[in-house]
Amino acid sequence: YDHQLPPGPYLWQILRNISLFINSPHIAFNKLDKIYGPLISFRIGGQLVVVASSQNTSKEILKNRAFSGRYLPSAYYHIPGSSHLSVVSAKECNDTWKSLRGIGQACIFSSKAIESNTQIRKMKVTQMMDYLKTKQGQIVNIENVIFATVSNIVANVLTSRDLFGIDLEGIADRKLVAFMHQVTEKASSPGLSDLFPVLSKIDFWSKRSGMDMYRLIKYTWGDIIKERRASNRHDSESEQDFFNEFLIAGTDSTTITAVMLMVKLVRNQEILSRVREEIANQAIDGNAINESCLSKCQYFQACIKETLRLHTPGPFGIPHRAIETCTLNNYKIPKDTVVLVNFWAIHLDPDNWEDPESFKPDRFLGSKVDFMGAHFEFLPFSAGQRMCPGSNVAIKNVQLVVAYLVHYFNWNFSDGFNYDNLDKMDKSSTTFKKEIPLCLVPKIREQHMFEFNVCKLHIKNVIC
Ligand code: HEM
Repeated sequence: YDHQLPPGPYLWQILRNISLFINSPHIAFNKLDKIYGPLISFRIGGQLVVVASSQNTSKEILKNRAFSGRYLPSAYYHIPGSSHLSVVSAKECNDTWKSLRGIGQACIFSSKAIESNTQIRKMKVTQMMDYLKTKQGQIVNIENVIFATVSNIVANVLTSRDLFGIDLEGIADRKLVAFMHQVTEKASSPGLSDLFPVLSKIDFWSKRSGMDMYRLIKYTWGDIIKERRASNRHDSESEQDFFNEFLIAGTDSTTITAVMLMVKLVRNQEILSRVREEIANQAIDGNAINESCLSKCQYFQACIKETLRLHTPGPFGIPHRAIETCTLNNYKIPKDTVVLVNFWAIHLDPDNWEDPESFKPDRFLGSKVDFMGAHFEFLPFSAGQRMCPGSNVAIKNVQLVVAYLVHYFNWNFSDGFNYDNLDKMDKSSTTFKKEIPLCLVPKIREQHMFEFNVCKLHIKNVIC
């Protein structure tokens, strides 16, 4: 079909700029779009890849069932159980995938499940506040605190237990974080058979890598899974094995969003004051904040959306695959083509957004554009059948954690901290990470001194 494929670079053109493709593929592909247009194709070894980078092409892809397959490096499929116990890696949207998503919907993603987990979020945010209260005037790696808090929220929803200490300082905590990153890293590194599918039988590297991941997962989650099986709290085997998948899919991306929002707020006092004022106006008696009052904070919601637009945690989401040969914009796309959508480029496209590089939450005020997959110029959670099922959970967590951080504390940079590159993002496997961690010095805001100091327990009641 080659003459019917979308245009694109030769392999040598990619190799010439290989470091850009490895370190910042979203930027590299965006440069190619300027030459070849919003739909490009190229081959790496024997694997055909198509990349879309406009609102219209992404719509054609994400709404088409033919592109709803999943592509992950073959190492992932060598993990025992990955073919029938995983939502993320399911190669097609078949009955097993549907029933796994259904279980996820019932225990964590639906509005009812989110509502029933309100107490867990409240408890974990209270613990975060208790910890920060003891750290006044000291440098805190706020990224670690947010990561531990959102991980523990998801972990408690699924297993009724914490995974991390609040500051990630313990040796076991650091090991666990390293394991989680190792698994994501391995799950996104292509092996021989990914580049040359005919060599799958002799791709021992992918097999070994799959088994390594399996051992890592068993080592990391083994006790937790055993505990859950023993407790019989959840009786389905697949439900139990969802745990690590949801945790890996949900915690990094939620943390990055909350941290980037904090970066935007602490660096922009005007926006921060507006957010604080709005939260205080909605708060009960000007003090107590809860989720229902936060959902009325339109400007704060707009700040979250603007953060997701500018700092989409997954610039390409998770790769899709053509499950059959089909037509796309008059091109013929063969079965098993890897299909990527460059969400990052779409979010910065001047045809979609005025002054796209600037952080301007007001652009979302009075606008109908949201992240539920109906507006193809804004796709932080993607759209269509494979759209992220965790969007509402993620938003609830980001909103709650950041609201408490800014409502109760002032945040200063430590002396000598170089924050010029603070919103610089680094590419790490499937999600962006910040290049330097966000370290800040908390100080309880004067208007809340009383709640914290005079009555130690009062803060627990304030978080209602
Ligand atoms: C700000 C936070 C988050 C962002 C930006 C995000 C974004 C995404 C994106 C772009 C995809 C790929 C969609 C596609 O293939 O078209 C995805 C998939 C997925 N996400 Fe999220 N996500 C977030 C949080 C979460 C959370 C909190 C959970 C679970 C607790 C979660 C669970 C999943 C799962 C299970 C999938 C795979 C869906 C499937 O293949 O059918 N995500 N997410």
